[in-house]
Amino acid sequence: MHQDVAEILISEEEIRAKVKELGQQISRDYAGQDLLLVGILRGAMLFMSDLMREIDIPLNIDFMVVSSYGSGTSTSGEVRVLKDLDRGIEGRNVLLIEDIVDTGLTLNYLTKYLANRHPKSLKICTLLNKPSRRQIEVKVDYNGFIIPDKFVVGYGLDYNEYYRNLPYIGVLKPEIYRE
Ligand SMILES: O=P(O)(O)OC[C@H]1O[C@H](OP(=O)(O)OP(=O)(O)O)[C@H](O)[C@@H]1O
Ligand code: HPA
Ligand SMILES: [Mg+2]
Repeated sequence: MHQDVAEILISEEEIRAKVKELGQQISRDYAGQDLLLVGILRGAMLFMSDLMREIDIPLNIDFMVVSSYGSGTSTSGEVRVLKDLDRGIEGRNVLLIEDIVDTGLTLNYLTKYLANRHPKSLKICTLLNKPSRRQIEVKVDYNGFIIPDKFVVGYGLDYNEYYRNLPYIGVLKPEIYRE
């Protein structure tokens, strides 16, 4: 275990099993339909790449780069779109792939932002969900794990841009961040 991590909240094996289950569920739900996965970078990169390999129906992918946390452990409250989609989504079934829904500000902003482009459907798949921290309601359609109000890192999630490469979800030791 990394020295800055207090505890492993979700192991590699648990992540793998859950990603497989979500992939099967999505494959069933979208069978015979058009599907566009939209990965919300940077956090969702590992989840997206593992999840898409567990989906066995035809699909397209696209990415957005969005940032609101900067270098700390609390949201700036301002969602910045650093990279938008490359293609239009009008009439398409769009599934947003996120690593975590925390305050809900990012996904609340993004669903409004993308709904303007008139997709046929717009749903949300997140690996992690911290409902106790919600500031604004977000309807999550596919949910991996409900987690407690702790700042987590690994499997794509960062603190100050580090720890994204840890293969598990860990709770960062509070002495690493002082806020
Ligand atoms: O529900 P919220 O409180 O809005 O938090 C969730 C968002 O925050 C993180 O992104 P961040 O802004 O840290 O960018 P990153 O993906 O590059 O780490 C995370 O990847 C989600 O996109
Ligand atoms: O717990 C978290 N860890 C890392 N990034 C985050 N962005 C929102 N919540 C978190
Ligand atoms: Mg971040």
